[in-house]
Amino acid sequence: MTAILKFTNVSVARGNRQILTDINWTIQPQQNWAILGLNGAGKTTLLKMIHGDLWPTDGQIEVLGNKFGQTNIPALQRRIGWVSTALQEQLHVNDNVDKIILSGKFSSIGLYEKYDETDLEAARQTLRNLGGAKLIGKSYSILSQGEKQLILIARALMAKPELLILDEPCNGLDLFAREKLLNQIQQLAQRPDRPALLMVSHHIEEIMPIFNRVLLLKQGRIFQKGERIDLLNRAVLTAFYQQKIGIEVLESGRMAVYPN
Ligand SMILES: Nc1ncnc2c1ncn2[C@@H]1O[C@H](COP(=O)(O)OP(=O)(O)OP(=O)(O)O)[C@@H](O)[C@H]1O
Repeated sequence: MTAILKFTNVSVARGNRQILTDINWTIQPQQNWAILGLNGAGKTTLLKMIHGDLWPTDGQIEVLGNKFGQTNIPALQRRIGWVSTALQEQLHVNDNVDKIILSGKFSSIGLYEKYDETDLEAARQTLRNLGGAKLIGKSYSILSQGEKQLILIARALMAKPELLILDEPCNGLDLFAREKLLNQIQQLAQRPDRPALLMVSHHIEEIMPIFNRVLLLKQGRIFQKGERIDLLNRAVLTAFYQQKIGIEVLESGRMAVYPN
């Protein structure tokens, strides 16, 4: 089976600054990855490369079977969903959510393409499938942060992506909104037509068991990568953060983590 993503000896430098060094990483189908790293570790740079927005200084990148340098990047980008709070600022916020979700089908910010009622109904159904039926027809501008994130996920799903990047999806959410969104992501991960998920988070407690692989990024290098169970433990995280970490495994399989 074709790998979702393959990085071979990938490095990025800007001026004399080495941002990422020697990244070797493969995402296989059926894997969902979480990336953890402190501020400035290089997570955003890594995501931008996956999306073809940024080119490596060294190494090879292959995404969804396409080798960078031999592929049409805009066509590839249509196969990758991207959810981030940065995207929220680019949307036409006075549109209603049905239209914003539909714009994802065309990988555009506004609705410039022709669409009809069937298209709009498909957008609404995508939102219903995510548990957001009560948001249908509302203006995006009045939604809470958690509701906006759900709309962005629905929007990304409209293009039926094979890879969905969730860049700090719980950013700015209160405890309850966060749990609701995580639950919706969990349900998405259990659907047969689901995309591979790649989530960046600063919070280990957000890494649900559906994220069966973890990449620990530190100062532009992979500190460790592999099975969630092998990495999210006291010994590895204490070495990663260079700070004593206490961990409690919750019934859900998620973890509560605190400095110890
Ligand atoms: N174009 C650039 N020129 C020089 N330095 C850059 C450039 N882009 C990023 N950097 C630096 O590279 C490092 C990694 O940045 P990046 O945004 O990838 O980190 P991050 O892990 O996403 O951080 P955060 O969690 O704070 O968002 C940072 O120190 C940043 O200042």
